[in-house]
Parts: sequence; structure tokens; C-alpha cells
Amino acid sequence: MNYQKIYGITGPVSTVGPTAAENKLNDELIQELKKENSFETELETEKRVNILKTLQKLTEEFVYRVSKKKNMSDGMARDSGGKVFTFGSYRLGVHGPGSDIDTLIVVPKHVSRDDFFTIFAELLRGREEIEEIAPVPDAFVPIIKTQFSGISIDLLCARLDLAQIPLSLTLSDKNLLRNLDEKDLRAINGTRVTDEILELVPKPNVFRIALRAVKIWAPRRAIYANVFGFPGGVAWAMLVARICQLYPNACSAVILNRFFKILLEWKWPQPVVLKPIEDGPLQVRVWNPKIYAQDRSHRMPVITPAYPSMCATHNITDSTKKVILQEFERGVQVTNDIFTNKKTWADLFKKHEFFHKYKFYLTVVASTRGSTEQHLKWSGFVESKLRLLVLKLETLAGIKLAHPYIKPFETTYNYTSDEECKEIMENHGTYKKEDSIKKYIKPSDEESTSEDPEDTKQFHITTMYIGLDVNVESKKEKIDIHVPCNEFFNICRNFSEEFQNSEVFSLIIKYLKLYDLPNEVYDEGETRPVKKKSKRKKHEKEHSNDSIKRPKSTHTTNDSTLNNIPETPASSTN
Ligand SMILES: Nc1ncnc2c1ncn2[C@@H]1O[C@H](COP(=O)(O)OP(=O)(O)OP(=O)(O)O)[C@@H](O)[C@H]1O
Ligand SMILES: [Mg+2]
Ligand SMILES: [Mg+2]
Repeated sequence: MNYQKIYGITGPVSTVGPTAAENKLNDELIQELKKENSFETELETEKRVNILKTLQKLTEEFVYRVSKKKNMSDGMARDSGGKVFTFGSYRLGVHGPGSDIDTLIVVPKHVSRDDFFTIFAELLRGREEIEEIAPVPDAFVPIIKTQFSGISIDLLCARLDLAQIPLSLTLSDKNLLRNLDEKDLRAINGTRVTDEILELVPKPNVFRIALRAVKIWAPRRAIYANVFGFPGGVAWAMLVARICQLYPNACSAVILNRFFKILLEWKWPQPVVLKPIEDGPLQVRVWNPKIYAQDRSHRMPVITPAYPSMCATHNITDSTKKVILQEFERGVQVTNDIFTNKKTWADLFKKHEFFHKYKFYLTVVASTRGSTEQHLKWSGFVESKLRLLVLKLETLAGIKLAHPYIKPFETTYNYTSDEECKEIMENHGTYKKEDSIKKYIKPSDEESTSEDPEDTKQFHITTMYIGLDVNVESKKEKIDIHVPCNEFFNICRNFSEEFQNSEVFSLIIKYLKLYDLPNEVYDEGETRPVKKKSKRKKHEKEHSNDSIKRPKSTHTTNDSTLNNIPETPASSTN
């Protein structure tokens, strides 16, 4: 008897296969994905395979060398093995020409993480294909980032409690997780999750094409970014996988239409799971809303299948949930129209209107008078906390939606005196004033031909945007965002002693109207939103009767007031 395997925790919704018309739409989808440069060439694929072969050899050599150092015999040292796994888009088979290869190097217990950052890094440096190597041993997930024959590689390392790592090893057995430290557990998790996802979908190729489409659609609609409260790559993959389980014989075009329909109608916060959540051998938390209040607070939970199951959408807020649902609704409409030949797949992938649709925006500006490295640390930290500001804003009575944008904007200025720096700080980030400080902008690396003069210092600025949908009925009431902003400032400042140095690190929240958004947020050739009455010209001179108050100073204080949002724009410095 040939029963069809049931994928997932329920039976399928429908087991019918595609019609001729659906197959045609599916071919058109693939054509559109090709136009979008979703696929790489065979030659490029071959290059990746060869890189992985080389990495496997290097891994074996690495384990061998460490084993010999521990006085093992030649035979034992060789038998210690070592194996390269992959995860991320490459493992799922949805990578494009610009994707990296996410790799995990699994080593036996006598090889340490320290060895990875010394001996393995040394072996890498010895290869002529290596162009860059950046080890980050102190990261939450320690990593070596490198460029190998022009392809970015992320390398993680995990040490298992085994004497040997044979090539036949798979990571599916949860007992392999015994006696691992937290960093090893985190490193191994990515591979275990992607492996399981592929096991749990009925037709991996149907899943891949649908996921490729979602990976174009979601960033285009500005809803792909785990840090800012949207689903990230793993969550989108699991959402597509669940729809594939429900329609095991459908083609990718149909999966996409059902994806939008089912997820729009989903009884959130009912979780999306790909298989029953398992218990396991470790003293670690497994997602369980019956036990943990934090898990009950997840608004659109999407749960990873590999033990220990976690929620991949922990960061979603009420606002981002609303935005995601709006996009699902649009997805239903557009795909319905595609199925009745009124629209095409290109319509689905049209760019978002984030910088056109809100009357009011907050800009969160993290800046550093110092090195690029210092700024990366500071801006990265502020970025990782931005969703906390969103959470605080959306609880205010007058704010219907606090919608974070998924990509921070970066600029670096060269300056020579405090006055110049102050001028930059005061004028950066608004359409009206940005021209006045263009002279300070640092040319990008390719453009700059010479080194900066010695007395030139750098001012790095990262700007994040939050669109505000303000309740018009409460127009007469003041919306005071003083408290959430101050709390946000404190979170960022007080994280470390280093960040308290306001001479170096600064954080400003500015309040902008739509028409005063700076040019950086629009693509080249994109039409700026214009007021109906007065068309502004790019070279417009500064007006003295600015509707936007200037930041109080470049130095930071804890004084932030953004009162009366609908009526009185203001800016705020910290
Ligand atoms: N900052 C991070 N912290 C922890 N894990 C991360 C981080 N960035 C990425 N990862 C892990 O690495 C995986 C792959 O991330 P990556 O950024 O390479 O995206 P991807 O899905 O592979 O897409 P792409 O094709 O752009 O490479 C993620 O799914 C996640 O598990
Ligand atoms: Mg990747
Ligand atoms: Mg990566």
C-alpha cells in the first residue's frame, strides 16, 4: 500500500496537483525570478562546490594538526576526522549570485574553539584564494568571516563530545547536543534547523522556488529584518515550508497564493510549527507558552523544528504585525489578480511606499566621532535596541502604528574642527538643510584617491527611520514621546561605560515631516513626495523660520521632548 506521507502536525488542506494554467503561471514566476537575478550560473555553483571541497580538506588538516599536537599517533590523528556542514540560503538551495556560504566546521572534543581561531585561521591565511579574513571570537556566535575566491564565507565552529567526526556524521541526533557549551549549541543550531526544514517539506524544489519569490518580495516590501521586528530568513523559510506541507502537490505559484491567504487568516498567536515540539536531553528552554510568559507574548510565533525549539519571530511587535498582515493582504490581492491574468509577478515584487506614506517620521541617529570600528559597535547596538523604542511608542494612546524601516542609512563626514562637526550634526538628515553640508561628505572608498589629511577626523552617522501613524481624532491631545525616548536613550547609554562617553557617541531622535525626509531615503530617479502647493527645489536656501527646531547641541543630554506630534515638530538630542 502506498500511503502518502503526512508532513506537519495536521493533514493537508488539498492534495491536488497543478492545472495546465497553474503550470504556465509557475513558468512565468521562474522567468521573473531569473530577471530578478535570483539564480546563479552553473559555473558559479561549481565554484561554490569547489570552495566547500577545499574547506573540507582544510578542516581535516586542521583536526589532524591539533591531534598531532596532542601527541596522537598518525593514524589516530587522521581518524579524528572533521566535517564541514552548511546552513543558511546555500544549504536551503535558495542562494543567489551575491549570497555568502554559511558553513559550520564540526570538530572532535580534543579540538578547541581557540584552536579554530589560531590554527584553522592560520591554515586559511596560507591559502592564496583568501582575500580577506576577519575573525570575531568574542561574538555571541563566534565566527570567522572571509572572502574565498571572491565569495563571502561565514565560518562557525562547533566541538562535539565525540573522539572522532567521520564524514558520515549527521547532526540530526539530539543526543549530540550533550555536554556542549552555549556557543557550540548556537553554532550547531543553524544547520540542524535548515536540515530539518528540508526534511519536512514534501517537494523541496517547489519549496525553493516559492521561497526564492518570498526572499525577493519581503525585502522589496520592507518586511524582511529580524532585528527590526520582522521575520528573518529562517522564519520566512519556515512559513513557506508550512504552506508546502498543507498543499503537498501544488506548484510554487499556487503555494505563493495560499501562503498569503493562509497566513492572513491565521489565528495568530497560534504558532506555526512544522512538527510536534520535542523534549530533549538538555536543561534548556524549549518554546512553551503554557510555562513561559515571554512565549505567551509572541504575536506571530514561528517555531524552529529542531530541538531545542525556539521562536524565530520573537521580535515582532504589534506595529510590525499589522504591517506584515497588510502585506499579506496585498499579496492575496496581487496573486489573485495574477491568477486571473490581470497582473504579473513583477507587480508582486514592486517596491514599498514606506517613505511616501506617513505624514510623520522619527529618525533615530546614532553617530560616532571616532573610528569605523567604534561606530560599528555603537550603531549596531542602537540598531539591536530600536525595536524596544517601537514597543514603547506603540503603547502611546495617540500612536496607531510605529513602523520601523528595515535598513539603516550610513554616511561618513570628514571634519577638522568642533564647529564643523556641530554644523554637520545640526544639518544632517533633513531635506532642507542637507545641501549645506555636502562639502563634508567623505567620498566612498572607490572614489577617494588619496589618504585623508592628518588633521581630518571622521564623523560616522547611522540613521534609522520609524514611520508614525498618528491618531487624527486625538489631534487636540498632545502625544508626548518624551518618556519612551528617554527610556530608549538610557537603555543605549547605560549598556556600557564606553557608550557613556558623549564626546564620542551620540544619539539623537529627530521628528520629521514627510516632505522633509532627506534624499538618502529615495532611490536615484525616484520621485520625492511633493506638497501640492509649493514645489521645493533641491537648491532651496535655508529658511530662518524652520518648522523643525534644530538639535540643541552636539553634546548629549538626557533632555528629550517631542511633544504635540501632529502640531509642533521638534527635534531632540541626547
Ligand atoms: N547576526 C547574527 N546572529 C546570529 N545568527 C545569525 C546572524 N546573522 C545570520 N545568522 C544566521 O546565519 C544564517 C544565514 O544568514 P545569512 O545572513 O547568510 O542569510 P541567508 O539566509 O543565508 O541569505 P543570503 O543569501 O543573503 O546569505 C541565518 O539564518 C542565521 O541563522
Ligand atoms: Mg547566507
Ligand atoms: Mg551569512
